[in-house]
Amino acid sequence: MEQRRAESPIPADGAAASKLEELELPTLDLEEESGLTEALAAACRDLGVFRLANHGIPADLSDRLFSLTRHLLEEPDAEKKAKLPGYFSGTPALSLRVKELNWVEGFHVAPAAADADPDPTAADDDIGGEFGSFREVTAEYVSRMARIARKLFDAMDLGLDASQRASYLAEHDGTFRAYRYPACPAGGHIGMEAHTDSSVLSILNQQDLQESSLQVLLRPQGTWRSVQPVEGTLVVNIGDMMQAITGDAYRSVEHRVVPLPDTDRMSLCYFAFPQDDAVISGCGEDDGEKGSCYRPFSYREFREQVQADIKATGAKVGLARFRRGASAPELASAIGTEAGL
Ligand SMILES: O=C(O)CCC(=O)C(=O)O
Ligand SMILES: [Fe+2]
Repeated sequence: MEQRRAESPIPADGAAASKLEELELPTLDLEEESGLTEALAAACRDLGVFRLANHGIPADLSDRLFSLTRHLLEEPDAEKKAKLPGYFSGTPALSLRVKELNWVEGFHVAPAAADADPDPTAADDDIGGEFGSFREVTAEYVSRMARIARKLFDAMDLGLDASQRASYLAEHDGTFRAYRYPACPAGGHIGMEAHTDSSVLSILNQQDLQESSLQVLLRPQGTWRSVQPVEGTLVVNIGDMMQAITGDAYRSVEHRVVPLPDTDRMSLCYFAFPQDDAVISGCGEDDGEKGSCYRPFSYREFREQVQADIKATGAKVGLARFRRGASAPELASAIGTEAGL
């Protein structure tokens, strides 16, 4: 990624990621059949983010994907843009206009693209070959991530019926992104603006570094904490769709990425989504006569609303748009939440 003028000042409270207090996260064991449901309920209700151990992703699969991503991103910008489908730089998603230019580049692998046949128009040279390997390894990684997301979702035991369990988390609709946040010695950039994910669950594999780049906003204190990578574990966070499904019992987590001064940092992110036409009607405690705190909406409707809001205002409004009886001032104050997937 070519260096650019500082266009995106880091918020004052995040100026030095390393100086932020570290967030202590619970570590859940995916193999721990008894007690997983309770542990998930506690972690999701409390922070909405946790570490996952014994997740079954072989270390060499992650290493391979990190290394292929790194090699591909070392290519000159013009080559990456011309030859590598899904490559983006400067924002988390090509399709979304965000308020600030994020200090990040990477690959976006849309649902189904991960296991699609290779693109016949793809470059048939060294880069094309390496990209083919990246796609193959990504397909393997994504299918394992989909299984983890399914296992977690089912273990959550949210009181859903079989059809809701199937449509609220669609194994074939997961999205994958591999990111590189270049070192930013002079400061002045944010790697990814503060946002909540639109997903049901997001599963993050952080490069194992001494310093932390990922930050989570603590509720209700409103203070940022850093999330240190821990070797062999993944970080799972709740997204907006889980918040809607549970009627606010589990809330999506606001987070951001601040680039490191001396070293670049990579991450592999998997986002589990509902089926596009799945109507989220919630299972919140106030379900029943009054209904959930959100009006029923399909994931497609949510996704299109997010994109329309970002296009119109540069910001994601998100769930506030779907909350029953949200007043105009509540909606106005929600406009200001930053863009995210
Ligand atoms: O790279 C990371 O650590 C987080 C990325 C992220 O929050 C996202 O893609 O939504
Ligand atoms: Fe995110």
